Amino acid sequence: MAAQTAAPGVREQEIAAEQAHLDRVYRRLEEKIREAEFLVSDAAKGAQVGTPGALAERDAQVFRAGMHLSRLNSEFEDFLFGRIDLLRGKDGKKGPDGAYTSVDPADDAVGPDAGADIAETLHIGRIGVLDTEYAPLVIDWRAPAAAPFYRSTPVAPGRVVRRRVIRSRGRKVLGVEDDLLRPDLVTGLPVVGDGALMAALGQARTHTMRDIVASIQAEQDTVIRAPAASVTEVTGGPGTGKTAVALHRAAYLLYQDRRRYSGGILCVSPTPLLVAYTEGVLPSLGEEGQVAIRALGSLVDGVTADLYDEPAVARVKGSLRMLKVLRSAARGALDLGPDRPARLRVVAFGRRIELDEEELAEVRRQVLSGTAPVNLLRPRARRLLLDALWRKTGRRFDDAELAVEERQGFDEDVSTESDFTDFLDAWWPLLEPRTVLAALADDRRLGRWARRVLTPPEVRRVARSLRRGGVSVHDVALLDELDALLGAPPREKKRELDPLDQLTGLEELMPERGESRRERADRLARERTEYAHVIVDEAQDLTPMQWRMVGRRGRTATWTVVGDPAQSSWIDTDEAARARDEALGTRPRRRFTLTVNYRNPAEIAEVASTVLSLAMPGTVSPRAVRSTGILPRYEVVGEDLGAQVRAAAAGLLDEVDGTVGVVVAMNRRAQARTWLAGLGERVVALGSLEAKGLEYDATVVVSPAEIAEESSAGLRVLYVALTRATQRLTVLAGPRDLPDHEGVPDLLRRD
Ligand SMILES: Nc1ncnc2c1ncn2[C@@H]1O[C@H](COP(=O)(O)OP(=O)(O)OP(=O)(O)O)[C@@H](O)[C@H]1O
Repeated sequence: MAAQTAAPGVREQEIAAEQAHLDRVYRRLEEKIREAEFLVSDAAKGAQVGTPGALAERDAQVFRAGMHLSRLNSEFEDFLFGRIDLLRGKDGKKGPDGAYTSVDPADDAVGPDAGADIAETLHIGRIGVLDTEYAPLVIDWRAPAAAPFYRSTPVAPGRVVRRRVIRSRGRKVLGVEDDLLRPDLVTGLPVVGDGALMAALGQARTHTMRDIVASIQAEQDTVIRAPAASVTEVTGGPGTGKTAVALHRAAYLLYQDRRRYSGGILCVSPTPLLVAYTEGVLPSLGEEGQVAIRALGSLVDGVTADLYDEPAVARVKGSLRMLKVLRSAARGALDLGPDRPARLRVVAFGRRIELDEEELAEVRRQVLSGTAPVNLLRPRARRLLLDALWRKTGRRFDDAELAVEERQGFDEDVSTESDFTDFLDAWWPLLEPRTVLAALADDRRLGRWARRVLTPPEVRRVARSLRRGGVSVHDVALLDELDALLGAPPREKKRELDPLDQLTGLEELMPERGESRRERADRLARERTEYAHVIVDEAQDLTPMQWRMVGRRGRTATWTVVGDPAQSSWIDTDEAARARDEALGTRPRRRFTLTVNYRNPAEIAEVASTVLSLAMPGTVSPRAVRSTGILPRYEVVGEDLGAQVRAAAAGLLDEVDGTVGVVVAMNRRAQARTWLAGLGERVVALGSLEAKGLEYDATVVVSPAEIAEESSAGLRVLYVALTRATQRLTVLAGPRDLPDHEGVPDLLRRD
């Protein structure tokens, strides 16, 4: 892109000009904070008086002011980060943000001698700010007027002559970086270059992800602003910004239609580590509260999965075959109780009436002939039992009215008898998902429920995994399926939630509730079972059973699904694709591909692409956007693997300012933690499956062959492991790696 070196002193002048603008913005923000505080306290004074209409209006006003205050008070880093200088547009219409709406320049915007005037200058920031005359001081990055900041290119500049990225900290402007999109014009605009994107990419990483709002690239912007309707599917290799784009899209959707998305946005992540890593991005964009970021293992209320199943078990638990097993289990579990009654005896019309085992079995068959959830069939069970008992009385009435009356009396008498109610509780107990799942831990029982579905070795493995205590990530999808199969037992009805109550901003006004912003967001997320929009990150990893679980949370939602098939750790990708189709339904889909790798330097991307060609032959690697000149380092492991890993990690900690990730095969996780003990917080040990989505300044990948051999998706998991570093990579080769004389493992050699 065209950039020119500015004359001496110009850079300082330009920074000073931006500083003056930023000062103006902060003065205006302070005024607005004072206005909003006044509004809130004024409204609070009149809290108890007024007609219902006036009260509703006041609530809305307080809500708006509260939301505003919350945003204004947010500590934004780089509050103002962009500027575009534009030609006059085709028409003179202005949008609600005070900016001209025309995308194309007016026919006469450029004179015959290529001279042109700048008709409009827009500053882009995290939220929009108008001056007292309603002219835009800052345009919200999500507003239509901000789109050209991200979209314009020298080939299709539209009205943009110069795009500027402004770097600031707190209230101080530190630097500017310009792209001249119309170098052919004579406008007198100076151009200053600091390399803002490259500076951002080279920055040391911490354990939390940063937003990319100042440097969103055109192909990413198209996805972020794609219309919300239906399903947006995004694929792209490692480091192409899929996670970043998905989160910015959540913020964009809220900006576009806050009312609609007050129904909640759910963002599903594969691991708690990735949740922790990405959690800060939305607050930094001024959004939180309506977006629940949850790990697949935490989607079911009250359950947190902290175990991973071995691949053979995961493969069974994730497959749709489990659905059949769970259907049998949900019904079979009615007989789990220790005192399952063999007969029902009641007294009616002065004599004893009884249903024996066979008759009861027949009633049970009839009840279960419906497809309704088992717990919800209990009233039907009660009714059919009464029918069967009534038949046993042998009573017949010619008079229909009398018959009805007699029968009603009978039902009332019998169904309130403790013999009957105790029987019903034992014979049709209310079942909890956890009880039923625990019942699968018994080999014989599971064998019965899984007949002709699982093989005997599969039954043994699954049952064993359920006996070890604790819940695995894959168990969570089973629990959710059981919840749907069993149906929630009737609960006390929750207080109807006021929709205004669910919107961010009000909490600042209601401190007496004693609930922090985070606690409130968590509570709302728990109370919600369905969402208005569902974002699935690392979608390639969802098992069919997990797709069903996620699908239930977005039955009427619109979706954003991001992933990379080449990074899939799931084996039966066809079955998963079918389950995904079912979850997403027949809604039309818009597909996008991201092509540029912003994470890995070319030297590391090159090694990863060798593995990619083995893992998914024919797949194109994303193009690495930068190069560091530092090649990956290879070492052959000697006697003491632990000491060598520790030394490699310690060496990297000296070389980088930020984080170091040590990736090992899953069965070495615990071991690896002990190797790294005492090296400090900048370094973490990760099982291969936990590395998903994360990034570090430097990584140590321990024995590629061990990782690749973990499962039949192992090569793809290795590809993930090799693409985590932003600066340096060290690979340790064990005996299984068959290293060459330079220590390069067999799998990483480009022959
Ligand atoms: N436009 C951008 N400007 C600055 N940084 C960017 C940009 N796009 C992506 N990045 C950075 O690149 C890194 C990779 O982004 P992200 O994690 O979203 O990629 P991904 O496609 O989800 O990767 P993976 O498939 O490996 O999980 C992050 O550090 C992100 O901040």
